[in-house]
Parts: sequence; C-alpha cells; structure tokens
Amino acid sequence: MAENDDVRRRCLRRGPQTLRGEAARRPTFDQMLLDTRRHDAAAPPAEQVHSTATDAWRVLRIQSEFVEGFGTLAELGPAVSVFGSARTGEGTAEYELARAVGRELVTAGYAVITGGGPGAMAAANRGATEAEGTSVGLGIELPHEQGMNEWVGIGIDFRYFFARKVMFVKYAQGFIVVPGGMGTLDELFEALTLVQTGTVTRFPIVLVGREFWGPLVDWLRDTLAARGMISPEDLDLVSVVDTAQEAVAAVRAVAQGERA
Ligand SMILES: C/C(=C\CNc1ncnc2c1ncn2[C@@H]1O[C@H](COP(=O)(O)O)[C@@H](O)[C@H]1O)CO
Repeated sequence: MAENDDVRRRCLRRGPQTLRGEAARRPTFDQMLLDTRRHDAAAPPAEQVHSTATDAWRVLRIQSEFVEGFGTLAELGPAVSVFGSARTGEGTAEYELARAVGRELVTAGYAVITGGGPGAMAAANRGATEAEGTSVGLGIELPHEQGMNEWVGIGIDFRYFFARKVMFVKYAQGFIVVPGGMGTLDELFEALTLVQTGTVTRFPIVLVGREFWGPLVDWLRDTLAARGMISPEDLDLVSVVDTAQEAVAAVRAVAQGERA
C-alpha cells in the first residue's frame, strides 16, 4: 500500500509532460542518452539499431536546450551560481547559511543562479527573492523529480545535465558552494577543472563552511599536491570562508581585481 502511494505520488516532468504513477517510471532523457546498457541491452537487435539512429536526432533536442538557455539568460547581468545539498532541511544552520548567501549576493548586486531544486538551492533562491533580487533556477529532469522550488523567479528546466552545466558557468562571475553531497562535488570539481585548465579565468570558487570543507582541502593539499597530482598553486583556486558575507566579499575581490 505504502509502495503504491509512493508510485502514485511520484512525479516526473519530461519536457512539456508531467508524468505520475507508473508513467513516471519511464526513463529520463539523460538516462536514455547515457544509460544505454539499461535501456538498450535488453532490446532485440533491431531496436538497438533504432535506438542508435535516434541518438542523432537527440542532437536537435540538445541544441534546443542551449538555444533556450542562452536566450533566457543572455541579459541576466552579473550573477553568481550557488551550489549545495538538495537535502538540506529548512530551519537548519546550513539552510540559513545558503539563504544568507542568496541575500548577500543580491545586496552586492548579483543575480543568484541555483539548480532550482530543494534544500540549499531553495534556501539561496529564497534569500535572493527576499532581498528582492533576481532568483534563477536551472532545473534538471531527474528520475524522482521534486520540481522547481517556489523561490525561483526565472526558471528553465533542462533534460541534459551537460547543457545545464554550461549555463551555470557561462552566466556566472563565480561559484559559491555551501555543504553538499555528490552533485555539489561534481559541480565544484567541474569548475575547478575549468579554471585549472585556463578554460575560464578569474573565476572565484568559494567554499563556505570551514568545518565541512576543511578535510577536503586538507586532502587536496596532503594527498593530491603532495603526490604531484595537482600543482601547489592549484590550491589557490579555491577560497574557504565561514560566512555568507565573507563568501560574497571573496567573489567581489576577484571582480574588483578584474576591473583594476
Ligand atoms: C534528491 C532530492 C532532490 C533532487 N533534486 C534536484 N533538483 C535540482 N538539482 C539537483 C537536485 N539534486 C541534485 N541537484 C544538483 O546537484 C547539487 C546538489 O546535489 P547534492 O548531491 O544534494 O549535493 C545541486 O547544486 C544541483 O545542481 C531530494 O532529496
């Protein structure tokens, strides 16, 4: 019974479609593109050929995500992307930290971009909205979709993670990262790699919460740098602070350096 309720409540947004119940068990577009062992291996050979052919047509859908993203965000003005856990609970210290980051960014003249989901993303969007600033959510279609949080003012739903990731970097002057899990680390390390390789320059990456991020930074220094996997100066690509005010000041310092 509980499982039936869970199936009935499950909601999947797939492009213009909203799917509930059994229909929401269908794979997402990202799964169909990437998880080919799951979706194609069981199919008879003829269908596998058909599936391979449809990959070419997916290019048009992918292209439309870039067109939509570029079109919506081109005139956003200065913005900062904020990342953090989808699981951060309302009322927790980490929720309030993300909310303060959203608020402080708006006060400093930045729009706030998040993944549009729950937890720390909603908190940052909430802070931005409460400070009467621009609050952007770049949502992603997931197997257990939760929908865009209520604090998003400008929302775009993506089907493909990689198209969405381009928007986080292209339209932001920097990243502020509050405590999070796999998704947050993925976004953090993608940005670090882009800066390390010179693909983007003068792009501040600020980790908020010394107690949370300290062990990761220790590992970067004591293991990666110590074993020559990164250069010692790569450690300077990331700043670690404790408060929302310090995080925004770190972003501004880079922006002011750029103007000087
Ligand atoms: C897991 C839950 C909801 C998932 N909904 C998400 N919506 C939008 N963006 C998401 C979602 N989950 C992860 N992300 C992206 O990754 C980062 C957070 O991942 P983490 O593993 O929680 O750190 C975040 O910045 C998003 O861009 C409800 O429990």
